[in-house]
Amino acid sequence: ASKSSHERDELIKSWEDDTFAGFSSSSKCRKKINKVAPERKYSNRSNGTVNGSLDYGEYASDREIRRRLSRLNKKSMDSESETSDDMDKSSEYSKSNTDSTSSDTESDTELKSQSQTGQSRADGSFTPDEGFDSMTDDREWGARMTKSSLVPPVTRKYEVIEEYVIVSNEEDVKRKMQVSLPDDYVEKLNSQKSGTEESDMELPEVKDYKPRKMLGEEVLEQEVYGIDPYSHNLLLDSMPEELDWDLAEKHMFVEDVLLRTLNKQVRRYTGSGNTPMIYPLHPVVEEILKGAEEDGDVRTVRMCQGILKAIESRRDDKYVAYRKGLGVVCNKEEGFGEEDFVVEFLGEVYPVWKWFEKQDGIRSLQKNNKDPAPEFYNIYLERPKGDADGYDLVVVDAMHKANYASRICHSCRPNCEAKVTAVDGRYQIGIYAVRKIQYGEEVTFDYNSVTESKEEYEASVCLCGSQVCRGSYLNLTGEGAFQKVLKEWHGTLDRHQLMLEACELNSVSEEDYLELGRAGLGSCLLGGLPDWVIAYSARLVRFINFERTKLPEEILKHNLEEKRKYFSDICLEVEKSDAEVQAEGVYNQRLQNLAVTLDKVRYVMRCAFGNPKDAPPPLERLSPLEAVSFLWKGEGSLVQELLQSMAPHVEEHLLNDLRTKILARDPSGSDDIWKELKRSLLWLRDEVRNLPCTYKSRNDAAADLIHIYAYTRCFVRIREYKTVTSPPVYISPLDLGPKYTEKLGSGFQEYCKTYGENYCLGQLIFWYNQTSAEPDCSLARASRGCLSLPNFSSFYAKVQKPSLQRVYGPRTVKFMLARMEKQPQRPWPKDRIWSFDNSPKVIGSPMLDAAVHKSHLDREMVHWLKHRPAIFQAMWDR
Ligand SMILES: C[S@@+](CC[C@H](N)C(=O)[O-])C[C@H]1O[C@@H](n2cnc3c(N)ncnc32)[C@H](O)[C@@H]1O
Repeated sequence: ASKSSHERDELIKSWEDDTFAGFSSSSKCRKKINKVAPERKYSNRSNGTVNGSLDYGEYASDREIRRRLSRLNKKSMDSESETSDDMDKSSEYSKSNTDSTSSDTESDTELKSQSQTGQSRADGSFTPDEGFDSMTDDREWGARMTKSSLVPPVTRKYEVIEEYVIVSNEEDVKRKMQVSLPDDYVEKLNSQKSGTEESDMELPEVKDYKPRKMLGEEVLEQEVYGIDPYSHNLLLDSMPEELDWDLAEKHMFVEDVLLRTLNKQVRRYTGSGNTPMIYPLHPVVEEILKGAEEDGDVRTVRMCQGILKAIESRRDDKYVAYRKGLGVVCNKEEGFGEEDFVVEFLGEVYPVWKWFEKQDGIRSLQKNNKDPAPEFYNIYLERPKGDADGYDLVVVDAMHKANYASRICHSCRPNCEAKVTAVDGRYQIGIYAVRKIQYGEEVTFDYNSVTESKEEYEASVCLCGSQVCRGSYLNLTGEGAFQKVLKEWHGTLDRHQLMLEACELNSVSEEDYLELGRAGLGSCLLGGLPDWVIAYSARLVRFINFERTKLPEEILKHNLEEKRKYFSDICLEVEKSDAEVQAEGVYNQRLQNLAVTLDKVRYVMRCAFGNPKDAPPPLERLSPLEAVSFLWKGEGSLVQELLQSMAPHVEEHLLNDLRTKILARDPSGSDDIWKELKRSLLWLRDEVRNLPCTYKSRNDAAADLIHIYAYTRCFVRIREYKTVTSPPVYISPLDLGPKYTEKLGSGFQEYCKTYGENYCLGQLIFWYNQTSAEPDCSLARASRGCLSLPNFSSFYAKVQKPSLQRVYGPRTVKFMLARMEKQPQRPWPKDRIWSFDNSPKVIGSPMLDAAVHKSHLDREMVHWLKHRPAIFQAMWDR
């Protein structure tokens, strides 16, 4: 979403206050901010190279590429300023949905950077406010920690639990966690292992029960520190060149030896209530030196001496580690073996709808939505698609009730993975080692978390210290190339067409069930839903499959365009496989969003109708007679609205005359009602064009609108459900972020979500998006013009002095035609003569007709609008 310039200024001000340095360049002089996207590994994640099994040679060259890229980025950012993309500003994907002229860019405003010099205290540590350097000009070393990104000095306490705690809808949640192996599980597993199975449908991974590693004995929960990518590179740069260490060894020195020693030193802060936010690396290197001297390890001695010399001589460079909060460290002398079970990820289990209610509550209670997001402790527990009852999900939140698994930190080169396994007939999230873990090594896994918020992404500077660190422990989604196919092939009209089709059929075909089954959606997710919802879901799955085939090409095109700016030698094969991997990620995310949507609407339907199956289809096409009532003669018909709007501006006898003629032209009695209705509307159009226009009464514009209605066939009634108010969810100040703990004390806040009449329709239409708390309002905004035509009252002034915006000249008509012809799925802008219903009861437009019939916009309709003579021109129309 684009930011208004005011918001941007505010943001920049807050950055100034916080000595913004992460993902940015900041130097002594004022500089532009440049966003550095997370670097992706130039490897194929799907062919078994995940989690650190790549050899270091590849990593090393990867880093080199990144260095070159960031150096070039730096150059280009000094000379370029991005411009906003008008296409995105008013699309239905934009949060604000206004047609403002705000800009997407953050790069064209200058930043004042502050210079602060870190100084050691007597105890060798820094105070939180010290030691933030933004003065260095050397910006090619990647993301840097910011003051605002640091974990606040509140150590969260949690209630230790031994089992999952289900928050609500216990039966439902239990069902979703229950394993159901397919009858031919063993054969499937074998054929998948031997590579004879075509489908790569993820099968449940059955494991025997194993006790977790004992806290306090095999693992320790302690304060942990890490280094940002910048510091990793700073250390590499400080290593004496004359030593015969290859790059891989240098990386491992930082990632392994240094981090282990660091975390041994900082352990003492655990529970002390006095943990510094940053910690100097000097004593860490000294300790390594001491050990190496004792062991007679000359190479390491030289390395440490070299680094210490650099620390001494490069006073402007800050050699520090940053606090990550609590973490988990291996405390077993012989270490952990590869594939060892470490611990279950326990927490409170939420049905998805309830989790999102809580998120809506958090957003509504957070007074300032730019507040840093609180640390997150939640993981989706997803049923494997190869389960006999199919895919589904619940949310495990480990913020308040948990075990030590919740304190495991993220790494971009983790030593563990979090995976869903089937243990004793129930799915759980288990943390398993993916390689050997040494004594003293921090236990980590890749959070694989995504955010749609650029601010959140940028604030989440990663401190894993790994050589392949992506810079943020979150991934940014919902941007650029990933949305291409969705925007082009799955616009508002397309989605309404699919929904209308599903509502009219209100039955599920065998092909629908097969399609859903092939995507891994089965009885667990779909059970109990009305047929029209299942039929619609099958149509969405068809789109998701279509997108999966189209997207790699789009992503590849985008990535190549980006990289060609910086590199001449690009390996097309690597880029292609990278694009495939990313497209697969989008595919999985789409299915996840569909599942989340279905869970939300099922809940609301259950509240509104008792049995969700009783929820009637929300879209219903008007019969010809109903269309006559809606347009021509019914109570509150459009023609009535037109006459009422005209009344203050037209002489009474003229109006009465028109009224009588309208009555006489009622098309309801005709054999071909549609034909007659069109004829009557075209007659009315010409009658209205014959009435005198003034700048307060734009009969010319009203006549154009009648014309557009005359060419519309498909009118659709929106059936509203009753509103539903949920029982309260309880939100603790900790859920809102540490800042609120001070403000709100320790009391829980209640939040009751109300679901509006069109919530289900809105959520189903915006199935791919979970960020809107009121998808029904988004729906009304997205419908403007393209689905629901303007009100007649738009063209007649109620006030004495019309605003200058009541402009309806050739340019407005041209704009309208361009929208209708070239961008039919985009809503019409707000700041024009048109006004729209906030919640239209009936929708319909020639553009919807075209989508429903998969045809072009009616040429005759367009031709008339293009060529009809102008009958009036107000002063400001030109
Ligand atoms: C699931 S919690 C992990 C436990 C947390 N450190 C604590 O003290 O409770 C996730 C939070 O830990 C911190 N964290 C975890 N991994 C990190 C990393 N690689 N870099 C920076 N911060 C990290 C972030 O504050 C994140 O929001």
